[in-house]
Amino acid sequence: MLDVRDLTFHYPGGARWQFQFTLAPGECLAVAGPSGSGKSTLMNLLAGFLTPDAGSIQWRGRELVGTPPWARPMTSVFQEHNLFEHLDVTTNLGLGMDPGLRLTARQRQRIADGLKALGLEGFGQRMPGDLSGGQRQRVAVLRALLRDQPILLLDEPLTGLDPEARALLRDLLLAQKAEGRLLVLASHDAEDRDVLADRLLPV
Ligand SMILES: Nc1ncnc2c1ncn2[C@@H]1O[C@H](COP(=O)(O)OP(=O)(O)OP(=O)(O)O)[C@@H](O)[C@H]1O
Repeated sequence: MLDVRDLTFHYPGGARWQFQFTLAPGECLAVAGPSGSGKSTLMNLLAGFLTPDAGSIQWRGRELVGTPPWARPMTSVFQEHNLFEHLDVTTNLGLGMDPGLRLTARQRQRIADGLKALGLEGFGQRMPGDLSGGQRQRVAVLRALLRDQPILLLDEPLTGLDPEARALLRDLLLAQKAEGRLLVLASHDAEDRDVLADRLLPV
C-alpha cells in the first residue's frame, strides 16, 4: 500500500498544496487538473525530486520522505524523456536494468520482447536522435517498465502518440496493473484516465 498523508508543499512565494491518497497494488490513480494545477509537482514529490514541507509518503509502512530518489521503490516517465543521446536504444534500456550493463541472457530477451511488443523490433541499435518523438516516448516507457519497480509514476506518458502507439502503450500499462504494480498517472486525456484509472485525484 502506498499511503500519502497530509503531504504539503509550496514553491517560495507560490501556491500551497496538500495531497492525500492511498493506493493498493494493481490500482491506478489519475491525477487530473488544468495546466499549472500541480500534477508534475506531486509527481516530483513522490519521486523525491522535491522535498515536502510536511507530511508522509509511506510504502508498506516504510517512510519514503528523506529517502533519495534512486532508493525509492518507483520509477518515473516524465515529460522530458531523458534518454542518453549518445547511447543506442538497447543500451538505454539495459542501463535501467543494470547500471553496469552486465545483462543476463534473460534480460536481453526481455529487452527484445519489449521492443517487439511496442512495435520497435529492429530498433535496438538506433540512436535516440534517429527516432520519432513517439518512438522515443515508447522507449522511455519501456525503460521504466523493465526496471521492475512496484510503483510507476507516469507524467503524460501517452501524450502526442498516434492512435496505434497509444493503444499499444495503454495495453502495456493495463498489463502492469494486472501484475500488481501501482500507477500514478498525470494525464490531460479523459479517455486515458477512463481506460487506466481506478480513482481520480483532482488537483
Ligand atoms: N520551480 C518552481 N518554482 C516556482 N513555481 C513553480 C516551479 N515549478 C512549477 N511552479 C509553479 O507551480 C504550479 C504547478 O506547476 P506544475 O508543473 O506542477 O503543474 P502541472 O499541473 O503539472 O501543469 P502542466 O499540466 O502544464 O504540466 C505552476 O503554477 C507553476 O508555474
